[in-house]
Amino acid sequence: MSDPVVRLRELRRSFSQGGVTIDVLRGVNLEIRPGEIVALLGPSGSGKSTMLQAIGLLEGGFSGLIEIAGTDASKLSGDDRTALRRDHLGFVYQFHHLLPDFNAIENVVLPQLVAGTDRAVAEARAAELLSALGLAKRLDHRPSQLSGGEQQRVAVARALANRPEMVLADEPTGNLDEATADRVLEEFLKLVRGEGSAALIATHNERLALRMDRVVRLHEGVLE
Ligand SMILES: Nc1ncnc2c1ncn2[C@@H]1O[C@H](COP(=O)(O)OP(=O)(O)OP(=O)(O)O)[C@@H](O)[C@H]1O
Repeated sequence: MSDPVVRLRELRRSFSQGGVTIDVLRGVNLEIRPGEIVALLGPSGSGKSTMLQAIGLLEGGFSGLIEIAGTDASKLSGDDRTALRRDHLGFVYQFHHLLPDFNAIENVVLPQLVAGTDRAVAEARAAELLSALGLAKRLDHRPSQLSGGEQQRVAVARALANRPEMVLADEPTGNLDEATADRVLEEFLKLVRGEGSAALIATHNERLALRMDRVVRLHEGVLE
């Protein structure tokens, strides 16, 4: 078996609020294999976003092991963490966070330029991804000229642009109506599978979770 893309061992995180400490993650263990698509379920406030932030190396304050593509992130400096994130991870959020002044294709090209990809190669890759998501005729549209589902598709293309081994998605279809959410998730999963990326997708939707390879649940700070 190949090495996991993500390995968590005894991941812990507490927050202090008004003098009270809450232990949100109380020893989370998880391994995700290359290409595996995992649904992360759990009630509101159970710590799904906190867990994704840990794996995404976006926040500090965690204890335990966070290993990305075989590298122990806790041993890295800030710059090296940024490089590890950029080289291996892609992100999709509930709200797309697209750059409002750039059109669809530029939103997918820019992260590739940041990663050092040649512009012509980046443009071809962006056009291919957006076309696979049905947006071939929307390449020059700015986010404000796109529907909510189309905006989220651009965000999916952006997350995959640098060929991440792992996509982290936090309620990626949570702000869409049910029919659109189903369609966007379907396309997202198809594209992720086609690319061979792994994914960890936090969702409240049990029905959509059943379309993934494995379901894990956060309950009282641990995965079950
Ligand atoms: N920066 C913070 N400071 C204090 N408390 C926090 C912070 N971030 C998260 N929390 C608390 O940690 C708990 C878990 O939050 P988190 O957002 O991870 O849950 P979630 O499962 O993603 O919820 P939802 O499904 O509603 O998005 C909540 O009680 C929240 O209030």
